[in-house]
Amino acid sequence: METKATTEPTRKNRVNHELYVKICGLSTPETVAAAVTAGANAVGFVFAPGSPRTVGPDLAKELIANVPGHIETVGVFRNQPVDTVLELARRSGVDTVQLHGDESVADSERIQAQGFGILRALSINSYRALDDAQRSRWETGRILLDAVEPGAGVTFDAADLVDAPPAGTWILAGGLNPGNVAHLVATLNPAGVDVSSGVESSRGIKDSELIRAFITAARSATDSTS
Ligand SMILES: O=C(O)c1ccccc1N[C@@H]1O[C@H](COP(=O)(O)O)[C@@H](O)[C@H]1O
Repeated sequence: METKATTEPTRKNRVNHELYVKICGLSTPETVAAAVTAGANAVGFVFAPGSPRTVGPDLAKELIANVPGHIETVGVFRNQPVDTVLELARRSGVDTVQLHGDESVADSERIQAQGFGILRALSINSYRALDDAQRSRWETGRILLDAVEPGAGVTFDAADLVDAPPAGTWILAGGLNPGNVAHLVATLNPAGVDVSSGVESSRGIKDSELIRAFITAARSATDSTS
């Protein structure tokens, strides 16, 4: 499948459900406000170290203070000890923990037991390598399918997901942008989409116009009235 297509969906292939849209890697009040006012369902803050988007829990807490309660706030983690994840999640006040590394089901259950939602991110390669038992375990919750290198703005070949999509609620990520999201939503029919690089003017710098354009384009592929 050509994942970089820019074709607009026709009415016929619009998705008939409300699409969940998450804008990730936010670090300024202006871009959080842009995501909120443009209709994002979730905003994400990267706590994984080593990213140009990494924020501390105090900044995230300040940003979250201006996010309306109906919008999900998500902390993004990758291969950090569970105690660290819990401390950062508590201090920042996020609703949900997005796990991007090799965290186990037991890790995930421990975090959930402390009252946080879980968004299990899997690279498309890890997802394809799961055995049936592992796949059904993760698919009981929400999963996010991503390219191999998270946050790098790279797409992946998703052709096999057209006929064999994940069984449960799944979110598409990896190289999405205002030019390709509508086509990919119409083709793959995920429950939601998540973007970081595709709404940046340069690496790590979010752009409010691109955030608005992304949300408008993503929603153009859905038609909850039909
Ligand atoms: O954004 C990051 O820097 C990041 C770091 C570590 C783990 C995940 C990260 N981001 C996640 O990557 C995907 C897709 O990003 P992109 O749109 O391809 O840049 C998204 O789920 C982010 O939450």
